[in-house]
Amino acid sequence: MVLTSAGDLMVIRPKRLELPLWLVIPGLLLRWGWRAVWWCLRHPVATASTVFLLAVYVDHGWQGLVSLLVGVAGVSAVWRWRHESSWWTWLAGPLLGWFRRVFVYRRIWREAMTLCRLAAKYDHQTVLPRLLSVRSDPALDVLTIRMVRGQTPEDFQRVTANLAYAFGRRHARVYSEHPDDPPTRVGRWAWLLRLVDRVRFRDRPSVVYLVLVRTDALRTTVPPFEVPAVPDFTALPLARREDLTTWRLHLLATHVLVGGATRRGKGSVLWSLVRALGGGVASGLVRLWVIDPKGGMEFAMGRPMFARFACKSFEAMADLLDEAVAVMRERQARLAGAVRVHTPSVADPLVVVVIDEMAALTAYLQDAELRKRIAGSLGLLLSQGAGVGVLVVAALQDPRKEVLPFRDLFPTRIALGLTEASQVDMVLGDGARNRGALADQMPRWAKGVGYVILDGTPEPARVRFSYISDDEIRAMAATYPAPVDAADILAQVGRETADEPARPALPRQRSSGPLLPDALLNLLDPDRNRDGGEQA
Ligand SMILES: Nc1ncnc2c1ncn2[C@@H]1O[C@H](COP(=O)(O)OP(=O)(O)OP(=O)(O)O)[C@@H](O)[C@H]1O
Repeated sequence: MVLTSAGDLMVIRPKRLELPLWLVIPGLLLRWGWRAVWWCLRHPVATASTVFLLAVYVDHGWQGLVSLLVGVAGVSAVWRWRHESSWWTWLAGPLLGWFRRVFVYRRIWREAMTLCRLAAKYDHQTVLPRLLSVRSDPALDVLTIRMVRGQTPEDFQRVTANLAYAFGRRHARVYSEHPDDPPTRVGRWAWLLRLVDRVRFRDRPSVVYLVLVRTDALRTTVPPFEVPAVPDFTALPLARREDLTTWRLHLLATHVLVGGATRRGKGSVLWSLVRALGGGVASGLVRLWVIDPKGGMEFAMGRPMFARFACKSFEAMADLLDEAVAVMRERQARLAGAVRVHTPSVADPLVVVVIDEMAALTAYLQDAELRKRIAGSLGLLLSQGAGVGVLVVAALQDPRKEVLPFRDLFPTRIALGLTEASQVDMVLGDGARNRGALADQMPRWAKGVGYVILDGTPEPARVRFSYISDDEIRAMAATYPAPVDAADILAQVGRETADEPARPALPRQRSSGPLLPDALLNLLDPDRNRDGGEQA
């Protein structure tokens, strides 16, 4: 130990142990060798590929390597041409993911985690979340991250935007569970693939998934989807998702609320829905009852598709809603005891009441009597209509409770661009903005882009609705008009209701005594026990 004096300070430096050179060099070689072996064990695919390429080079020289590469590229091109989705899943996705993990994310991982406040201190050491794997597809990178002990997915969700920008992206989302559903397996090897899926999609509470949007698939306008001849009410194609798949709306037995500031594309959501229902409108499986308080500006063009249409008089709009309630009541009386959820058929079609700018009916209407009447019918439809196939799909700009008192009665919500951060949670539900639905930060180009909550996951997904041009609407109205008797659904209201079933009388016991406690009865009637009191 060496002691030196620096002014008043005493500096104590331990004496350094000096090893001879003949011991240092083999020691270093041993250490590096062990590290190389450990790396090979941890990366068996990369090791095996390198060994294989070396073997080809040793046996066949450069020509062998080039022929091999050309062969692999050819097979890959044919694979992509014949079946692009499996090519992405099994070849391009893992390769690109590996490449981006090594050359993009690992390079700046420590810096990004520290600056996004996700690094923790333990035992005088910095502990970082661990990047386990990266999977890429044409649009997204999905990073699987092991959290530091003591962290929760909310810690990551709070800094979602910071993470996106830290990795040079505009959009990111954090999922606490695997962001994809396990695929449906069919065929001979389905049992084996299902077993593999059970491992791949197992619940991993110590892991979060960070999805970074590499190529924003929603930047370009989405063309209209094919109109299904028979609409599947549990999966209506309305929008494109960030991973280029189609977002499908589950409409059966639900009401839908679309919130969005002015000129953000609420019309495209409603028209995408009308289009998806087109086949059903023409075949009589669906009846569209449309209310357009803007005097027909939005919907008049599609008039032939609508069984009922009210756009000028608020009286007529209130009548339309009252009639929807009458249809609902008739169905309730007829179906009670037979089924619990109505199944649409041509005889008993699905009635979809589409309301553009709902606030005009619930808040801005000056006639207080009429407003009350409308509120009464809407409340009834929203609380009881879904199960009997009378659904409400409504759009509005301002989601405050004063404007729309029955906001909570809409099970399905869609948020397009909004003006204030607080409105996001009002439309999508508490905490949605924290979980990544930044609907108040939508850029100007993002018309028809919105956030939806997917079935089964609390995290919102970003989608862009198809854009239906005026020409497209005219063509649709000509191709899928409602049947001539479409407005006649109310004729059904006179149908007989089921008879009351005969019930056996319940054997009733004679009342054995008063229902109030004795102490209270005595207080009320002090003479109570005087003559007929307890028998000895
Ligand atoms: N899905 C979309 N894709 C591309 N552009 C769109 C989309 N939806 C709307 N737009 C564009 O945005 C403009 C406004 O759309 P739209 O009228 O549907 O908005 P809105 O929210 O219904 O407006 P308002 O509040 O006036 O009812 C349209 O003229 C159209 O050019």
